[in-house]
Amino acid sequence: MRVAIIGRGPIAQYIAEHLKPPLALAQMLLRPGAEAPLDVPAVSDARDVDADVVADCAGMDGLRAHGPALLEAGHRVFTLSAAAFADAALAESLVAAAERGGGRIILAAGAIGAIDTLSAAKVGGLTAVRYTGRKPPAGWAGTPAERFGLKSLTEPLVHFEGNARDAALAYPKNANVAATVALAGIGFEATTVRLIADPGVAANTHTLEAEGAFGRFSATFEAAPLPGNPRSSGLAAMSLLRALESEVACVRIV
Ligand SMILES: NC(=O)C1=CN([C@@H]2O[C@H](COP(=O)(O)OP(=O)(O)OC[C@H]3O[C@@H](n4cnc5c(N)ncnc54)[C@H](OP(=O)(O)O)[C@@H]3O)[C@@H](O)[C@H]2O)C=CC1
Ligand SMILES: O=C([O-])CC(=O)C(=O)O
Repeated sequence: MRVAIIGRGPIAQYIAEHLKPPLALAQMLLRPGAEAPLDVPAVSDARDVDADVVADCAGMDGLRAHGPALLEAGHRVFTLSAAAFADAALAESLVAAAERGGGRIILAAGAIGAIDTLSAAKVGGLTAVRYTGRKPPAGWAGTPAERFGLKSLTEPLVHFEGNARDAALAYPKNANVAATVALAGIGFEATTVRLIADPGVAANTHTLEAEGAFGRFSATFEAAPLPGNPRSSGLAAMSLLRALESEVACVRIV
């Protein structure tokens, strides 16, 4: 199965390096003029993508730039960019393009677990869902948290408290997990989010709590940051790769 990858950051490189038969890297879809990090054909126009599946590793910007054209052309697009769905106009254009062209958008669970449990619990009805994202200060570089002076923090700082929509729109590279939780569970408005810069942790720590007709659960995941980008957890790349591998598996765990 030929895979086209969007982006050339640490997650894209992880996927490219770990694809194994019958999956094979066919193309990279990059910004115009950007050099591919590997010896593989690069294109900059989604209409030039020729592959069986697309792995989007380029965040909300990449999905905004290329998602509609890929879906309109009938591609199956695997993505980690759940934050894109917090932008109602973008979400609508992605869904409309998929409906017109027969493409499919498949969101990998990303850096958090228990998304399967949350989705199952949604069937019976959820009453409350809370997500807390805690990362070392360096993991929040380039986000609105910077206004608090991340480098001089000596204790944990809650720099965002609100709903999942506001979190995803303000932190599009750091709150994809919040968006995934919202989509799998109780929606963008009702999902409560706290984002914390904590100089006392080394891992990107994701805590999910949910209550509903099923009962309740609380789960915490301590994910090692990906070498090359302290914002992203290695687990996110692994999750995307797992989703691609499940496309060719005879037996699937969903
Ligand atoms: N759901 C989840 O749990 C998680 C989701 N993510 C998402 O995954 C994304 C990728 O992570 P990571 O590799 O660490 O991030 P980086 O920000 O380091 O890499 C992003 C890559 O996307 C490329 N890109 C951006 N816009 C476009 C575009 N329009 N066309 C082509 N390429 C584009 C960039 O290109 P260039 O190098 O040319 O600038 C860069 O190579 C993150 O931005 C985040 O949104 C990350 C972690 C967890
Ligand atoms: O990788 C992580 O730890 C989470 C992340 O960046 C996101 O939710 O966008």
